[in-house]
Amino acid sequence: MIRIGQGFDVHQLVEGRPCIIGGVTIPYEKGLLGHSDADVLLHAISDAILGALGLGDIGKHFPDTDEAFKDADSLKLLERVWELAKERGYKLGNIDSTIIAQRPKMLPYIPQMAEIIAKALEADITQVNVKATTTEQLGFAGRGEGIAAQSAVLLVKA
Ligand SMILES: Nc1ccn([C@@H]2O[C@H](COP(=O)(O)O)[C@@H](O)[C@H]2O)c(=O)n1
Ligand SMILES: C[C@@]1(CO)OP(=O)(O)OP(=O)(O)OC[C@H]1O
Repeated sequence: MIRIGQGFDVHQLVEGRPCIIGGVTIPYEKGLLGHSDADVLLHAISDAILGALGLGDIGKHFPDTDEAFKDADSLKLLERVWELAKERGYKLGNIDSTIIAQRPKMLPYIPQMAEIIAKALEADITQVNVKATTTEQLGFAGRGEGIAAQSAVLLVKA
């Protein structure tokens, strides 16, 4: 059995916050605003996995009204989502994601992101692809007001 899921998330870029994307803290003048650490890529991946499982989204599992998730480490949330997949007998087929950001430049950090994601999903690095694109200065991402991420995931049950 195979199941497909997709996820999309956006967080605002503001001063005074760390810029954590794909579990990597990227040196940048601004960071992502959220109830958690606002790791937009890990949120999109978590949503894609939950979607494949037919289990809703991260807001349902980890409400932003719950103090327990204030400044939460999104890698820990992804690990909890992955437990739900494992409990149901799924392994990762592959995952493909895109970060949509005018700046900062993601390319130097992508290998480390892929390594972190593969480890959390108990998969090989070859099963995880992360890409980045600008929006050619168009829209909220292009103006540097926020960063978006989207992800597609395939889960496989033997
Ligand atoms: N924040 C970003 C955006 C893009 N990249 C890399 O640059 C390439 C060209 O981007 P375009 O939007 O002009 O297509 C893209 O393919 C990425 O490799 C990046 O590292 N960080
Ligand atoms: C992760 C959670 C929970 O801390 O909060 P945020 O960091 O605000 O992220 P978002 O993608 O808006 O929604 C999921 C949330 O419930």
